[in-house]
Amino acid sequence: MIIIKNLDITYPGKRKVKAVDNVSLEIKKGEIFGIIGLSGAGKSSLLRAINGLVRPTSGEVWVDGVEITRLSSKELLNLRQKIGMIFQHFNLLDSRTVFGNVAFPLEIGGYPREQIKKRVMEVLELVGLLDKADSYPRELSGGQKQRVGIARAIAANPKILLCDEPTSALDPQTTGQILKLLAEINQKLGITIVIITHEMRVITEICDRVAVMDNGRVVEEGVVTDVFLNPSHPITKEFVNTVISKELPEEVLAHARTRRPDREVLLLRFAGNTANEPVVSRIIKETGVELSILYGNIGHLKDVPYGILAVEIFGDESKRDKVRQILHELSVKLEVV
Ligand SMILES: Nc1ncnc2c1ncn2[C@@H]1O[C@H](COP(=O)(O)OP(=O)(O)OP(=O)(O)O)[C@@H](O)[C@H]1O
Repeated sequence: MIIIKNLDITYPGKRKVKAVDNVSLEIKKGEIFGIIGLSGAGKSSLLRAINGLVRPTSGEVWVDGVEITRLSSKELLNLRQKIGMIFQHFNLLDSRTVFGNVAFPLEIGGYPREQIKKRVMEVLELVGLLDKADSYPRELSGGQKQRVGIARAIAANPKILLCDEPTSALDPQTTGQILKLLAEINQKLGITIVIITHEMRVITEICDRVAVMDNGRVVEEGVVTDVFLNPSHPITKEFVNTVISKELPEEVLAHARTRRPDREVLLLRFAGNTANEPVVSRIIKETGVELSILYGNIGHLKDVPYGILAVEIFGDESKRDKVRQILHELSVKLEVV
């Protein structure tokens, strides 16, 4: 659906900035593709190259079989009918009602009046805002404004929806609702969605695949769980840590430092289905060690459980060896703290 080949974007000026540095990506039809990175990583520049809002310095961008960097301005305008976009700060027209905002791209596209009315009502229903058709943006909450933004972006039946930090200005609860709406739109309408963000939650809750950007480059890319369960680049590791810290609290570390010959503190790392296994009860039953849980932090990456558990086990050396063996069988990664 979208193919990006060896893309470079350098902004001219006294101090040239290479915002995108040799990026190649392939985004498949119907998927939700996330691009995550810190501020300044080059995400917006890359996203805007997909609808021609930013012209690359070199490289190619193919959308639905068309190489867009070669299109004339007029051809680009036509292409943008196929590509909707939503923004962090919604970018609504204050002087127009909700209806007027959503109708805007259809008016520009030259649709007949009756068809515009029908379509606007359809998409307002889809985003749950039928009752706000006559309200003005200033009368809406942030979440409602973003719903209008989404309705406007999908009004002309685009094949692709580009999302520029769509939840950064929203509270956590509203973020969840907007992400759910985007996932619904992707499912119901089959629209390919590309989202840029610095929030892990956006990626783990709705994206199928992810690219991690740092300093203009894509440093890791793949299926969300593959990338985040086995992060290799420091930036990716940092993002994973924002969901589930791999660090143990100081009091647990201090406790582990007070060594005794008959016990040890183990740090178990869970990823995937092992987190659902009755690990602790199996250890106690099969080895006869006494076990106390010192700390636990289990979360989810997409729907895969992931996390750490610090336990203290009391028992002789042979029993503790048996514990290690069981954990090995269950593919639980282990560290002695
Ligand atoms: N129009 C421009 N002119 C000059 N430099 C720019 C322009 N737009 C972006 N840059 C620079 O390019 C680099 C990448 O910016 P970009 O906005 O693409 O990154 P980002 O990851 O989206 O960051 P943010 O979330 O802060 O917008 C930054 O150093 C930025 O200052």
